[in-house]
Amino acid sequence: YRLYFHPLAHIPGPPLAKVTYLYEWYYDLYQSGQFTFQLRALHRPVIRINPDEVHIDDPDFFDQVFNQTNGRAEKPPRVAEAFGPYPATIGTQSHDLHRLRRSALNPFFSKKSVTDLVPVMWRPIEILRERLQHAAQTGETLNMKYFFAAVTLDIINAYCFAHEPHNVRQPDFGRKGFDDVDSFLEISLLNIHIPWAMRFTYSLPDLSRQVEAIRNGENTAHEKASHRTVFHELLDSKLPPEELQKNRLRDEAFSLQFPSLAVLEQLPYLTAVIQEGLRLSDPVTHRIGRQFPDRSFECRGVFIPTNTSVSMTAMLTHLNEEIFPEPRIFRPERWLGPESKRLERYLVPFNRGTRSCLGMNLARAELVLILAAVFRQFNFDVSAVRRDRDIDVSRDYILGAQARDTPGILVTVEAC
Ligand code: HEM
Repeated sequence: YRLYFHPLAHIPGPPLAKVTYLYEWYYDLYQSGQFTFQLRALHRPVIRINPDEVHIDDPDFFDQVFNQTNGRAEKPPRVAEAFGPYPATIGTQSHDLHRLRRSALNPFFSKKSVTDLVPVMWRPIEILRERLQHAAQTGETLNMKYFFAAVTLDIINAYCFAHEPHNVRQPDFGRKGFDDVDSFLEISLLNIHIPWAMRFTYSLPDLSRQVEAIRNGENTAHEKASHRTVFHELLDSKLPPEELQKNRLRDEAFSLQFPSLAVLEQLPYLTAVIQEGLRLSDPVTHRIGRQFPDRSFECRGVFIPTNTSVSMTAMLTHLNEEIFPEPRIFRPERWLGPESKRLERYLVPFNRGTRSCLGMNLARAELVLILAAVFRQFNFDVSAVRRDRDIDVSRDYILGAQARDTPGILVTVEAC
């Protein structure tokens, strides 16, 4: 049936992939996060990658698929379920429920809210600068993997819970917590392929405690904070009671923890470095899928019926040789020439449309502020860093992972 009579039977693809998920499982589970790289090797613009899903590798189609005018945009159940049994906004399948949840969060992450947040962001960044000064004097080796993770986590914790900077003060930048997230990511593909396995492994007790401390009135830090805090305001909001349920808010908190502003944002070379960094580092390596109940598509002459699970992969667009010649080379100058406006259409690390990244303004502001604070005053000796092992993504665990034997990004520092 799947090969000859299924509504997607006319779409080309490896025969094994058309009839069974084993093809995808082999690359993702047996070969450990390699399916995305296999999609690149297959080099086909429209392809059926499992019995129920069509993948598109055509950079010009990105806007069309994730366009706001496509009507309802649902998250395919397989993907939504991977985010756990009490889904945060990111794991919400239904279009309408997603809209409700997203509209409660949007005001906290607008450009204006993020600009107001700059003083909060500066506090952990200042502590990092002091750490760099100290390392320049002592010759201490720093692990930049945890350095950057610490500052972004401290910023979001200040914003969500009015917490004081914590990780940037730890000698190892709170490494254990980030290694735990890495271990969680290693099993993320298992959660997509075998969602019921998630129910046995899933627990985020610390975040539950933090949300409940606000609800019970034990955490009143926001009264002293000079900025708004996300969870104090959400709990006071008009969201229906089921949306304020303990486990749902805990998961919302987990999804937010990931990693003068106006003047810095105008600096062309700094902006170009950030654009090129986002293109090459590709934090989200996994394909992003949608189902559109209200419309069908046609891509390169191939008809894709309504409600099909359609996915695209930003990394394949970012490594497309026709758009970004010599795509593996870090070349900020690409973003400075007359072509740069056209190229921006193809820079999609945060995705596009109604379900694109909520934290995009915050992430960009953090990148600008941290790079400006760190790289203007210090030189980094990166001779111990191996790009293929420590920087380049070689496994896709929804987020990109580096080689298994990477020690992180070990550098020494000297003041300029
Ligand atoms: C460089 C940093 C970041 C990148 C590349 C990134 C990328 C993405 C991408 C590609 C999506 C879309 C997923 C989809 O379409 O299904 C997404 C969603 C999301 N991101 Fe980010 N993100 C970054 C930083 C952040 C930060 C700092 C936050 C913290 C607030 C954040 C919060 C979210 C949330 C809550 C969603 C779900 C949005 C929704 O489903 O409506 N992200 N992110």
